[in-house]
Amino acid sequence: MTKLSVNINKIATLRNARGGNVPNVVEAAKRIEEFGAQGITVHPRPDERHITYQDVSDLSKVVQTEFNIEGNPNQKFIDLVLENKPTQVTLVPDAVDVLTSNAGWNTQKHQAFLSDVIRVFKDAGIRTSIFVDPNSAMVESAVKTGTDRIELYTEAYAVNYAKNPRAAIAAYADCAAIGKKLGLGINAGHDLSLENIAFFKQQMPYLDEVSIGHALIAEALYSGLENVVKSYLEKLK
Ligand SMILES: CC(=O)[C@@H](O)[C@H](O)COP(=O)(O)O
Ligand SMILES: NCC(=O)COP(=O)(O)O
Repeated sequence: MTKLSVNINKIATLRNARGGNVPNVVEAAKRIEEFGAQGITVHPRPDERHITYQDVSDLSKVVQTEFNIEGNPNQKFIDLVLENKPTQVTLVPDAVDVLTSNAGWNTQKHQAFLSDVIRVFKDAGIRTSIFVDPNSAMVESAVKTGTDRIELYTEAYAVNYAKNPRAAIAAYADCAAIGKKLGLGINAGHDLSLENIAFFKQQMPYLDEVSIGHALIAEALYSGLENVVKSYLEKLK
């Protein structure tokens, strides 16, 4: 079975547009869990443009399923994760000013650094995952860091799926098989959507978890609009 971890960054983006607490990310996380999702993902960024450090603390007290915190492991992030003890930490090599995550780790170049950070988290009982491009050499070196899992960065799959789904999935299926053989758990995420997720799942030989946010929250708006517009019209009769 592949677990669905819902990334709620975009709910915080909407909240932050007005200040205040609408929509409430804690309430949203509770409902997402009630609806059956097996995890909640957040990616607090240094500028706190969506999920804040306070959100992470609030969520860590209420999330009943798997809580996954993503981010670039600077000291502030490491402290945040250790204080909140999520089920999983996903290490992502984002520059401070990126619009969104745009690359996986070079697990050869940063092997010593990743090994040190992973040891700190594993000593605290937190499962680790490293965000990597679908590149077999990067997967093979990821194992040497001691990480429990990798998260395959799926933007390239999402972009190429429309043109040629089989070509788009090939490197991901290969990397999942290599990672599994080497003892890694396999996660995936970024730009997965209702349009491309079924083929991804069918074609991946192993897939422990997907984390999905941007498309899922947009799709939730489309799915919910009919109900809400009708509710307003009813009140305005
Ligand atoms: C790690 C990753 O793949 C990202 O998709 C991320 O978690 C999304 O971050 P933003 O919501 O800031 O774009
Ligand atoms: N790790 C990927 C994630 O959490 C969600 O990415 P996206 O669906 O917002 O692109």
